[in-house]
Amino acid sequence: MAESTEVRNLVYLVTGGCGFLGEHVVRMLLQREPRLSELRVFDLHLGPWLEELKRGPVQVTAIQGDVTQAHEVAAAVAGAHVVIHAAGLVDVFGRASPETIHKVNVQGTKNVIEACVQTGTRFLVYTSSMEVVGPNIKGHPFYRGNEDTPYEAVHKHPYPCSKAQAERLVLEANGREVRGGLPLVTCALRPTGIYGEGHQIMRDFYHQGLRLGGRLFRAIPASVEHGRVYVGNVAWMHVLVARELERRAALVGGQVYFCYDKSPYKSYEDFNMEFLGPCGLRLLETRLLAPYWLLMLLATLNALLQWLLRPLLLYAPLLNPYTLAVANTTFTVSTDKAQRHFGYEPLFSWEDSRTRTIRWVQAMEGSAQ
Ligand SMILES: NC(=O)c1ccc[n+]([C@@H]2O[C@H](COP(=O)([O-])OP(=O)(O)OC[C@H]3O[C@@H](n4cnc5c(N)ncnc54)[C@H](O)[C@@H]3O)[C@@H](O)[C@H]2O)c1
Ligand SMILES: C[C@@H](CO)CCC[C@@H](C)[C@H]1CC[C@H]2[C@@H]3[C@H](O)C=C4C[C@@H](O)CC[C@]4(C)[C@H]3CC[C@]12C
Repeated sequence: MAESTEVRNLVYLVTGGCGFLGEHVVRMLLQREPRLSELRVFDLHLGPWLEELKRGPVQVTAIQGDVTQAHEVAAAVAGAHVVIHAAGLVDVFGRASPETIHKVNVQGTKNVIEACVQTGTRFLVYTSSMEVVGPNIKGHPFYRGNEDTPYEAVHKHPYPCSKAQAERLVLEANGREVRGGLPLVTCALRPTGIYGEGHQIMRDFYHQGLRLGGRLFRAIPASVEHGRVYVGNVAWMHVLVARELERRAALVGGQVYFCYDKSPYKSYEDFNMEFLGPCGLRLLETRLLAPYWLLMLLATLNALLQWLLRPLLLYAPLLNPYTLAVANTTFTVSTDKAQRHFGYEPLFSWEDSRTRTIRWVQAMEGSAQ
């Protein structure tokens, strides 16, 4: 915990505070926000690790709740100065129905906004996603673009559609009068693909590799760049922008920021190998054996099987037409907007992010190390 002489008088609420990103935001706030007096952690499922945080100088209040329930959200928001809304249903594998994704991501966000307005909370940071921009359904590349780069953002999948709708609601709410008469100040952060300690998909790839005798098979050409960002830096950007929303309301309010760091531009699979390689996995070159049309056929078969088996069981493999298209389309960002507007610099270097992630994989149950 940070030692500080600053007065502790701020109440923060983190929705989705027990998720992959949410936990890092919660820990980062406790370490790096000296003015924090109370931290409310709101989630559908509370993590047992919260208990250990309750022993520090900041009051940590765990709230088990559902963002789709307006009254639960309003009760949690009341009296908070800042809300970081990171709760969301992250599903590109067909586990949840489109209706459920919409309800959690869009209705849940509406509830958070309305709760701020009704209770007088003025500062709202929304965790959006690069997916609100792309990759689009046409597979157009977005090569090291920034927040102003023109791109045809057309989506069909429920997850990016819901994130785009929710982001729009948050930005439109900027300037609304909250209880007490002052204006609401909002902004949205758009992380690229997040990695780091606690990343479930990295866990899945690692276990898949172990099951295949320490091998993974290349499906995506090495030339396709996929943007990735370390979870600690995403958390840091949330903490920084939340702090600056009041001081720089006119500049930051209503804005979107890509959330990025100095992680190298690589293909999704080559990037994963930065961590899985040192943990004993090898990536085998099979591009000639499995051309794109064959992968798309397999992905389509997976989607068909998912649909056929739905009445009996949930079949939700990593490969489906959507995930293949996302992994196979270059989408990377390069921007200094967050640096210019609120002084963001990554807190963790690439070397540090890599080492931390490798250590986490090595410590995983069933690890080859
Ligand atoms: N993982 C990524 O690569 C990535 C990239 C860009 C943006 N994001 C966004 O970041 C946010 C966090 O994602 P994550 O990767 O940590 O996912 P996650 O699933 O680990 O975390 C989401 C959290 O939200 C909670 N939640 C879900 N439904 C809820 C509900 N109805 N009420 C209350 N809490 C609920 C979950 O219990 C979970 O703890 C999401 O909004 C996601 O869209 C994630
Ligand atoms: C074709 C497979 C062979 O190895 C690889 C499939 C990989 C996919 C499962 C992932 C490739 C890109 C990922 C997405 C991306 O990093 C950004 C995202 C935005 C975020 O808001 C949610 C997660 C995700 C959609 C992420 C999901 C997993 C991939 C599609």
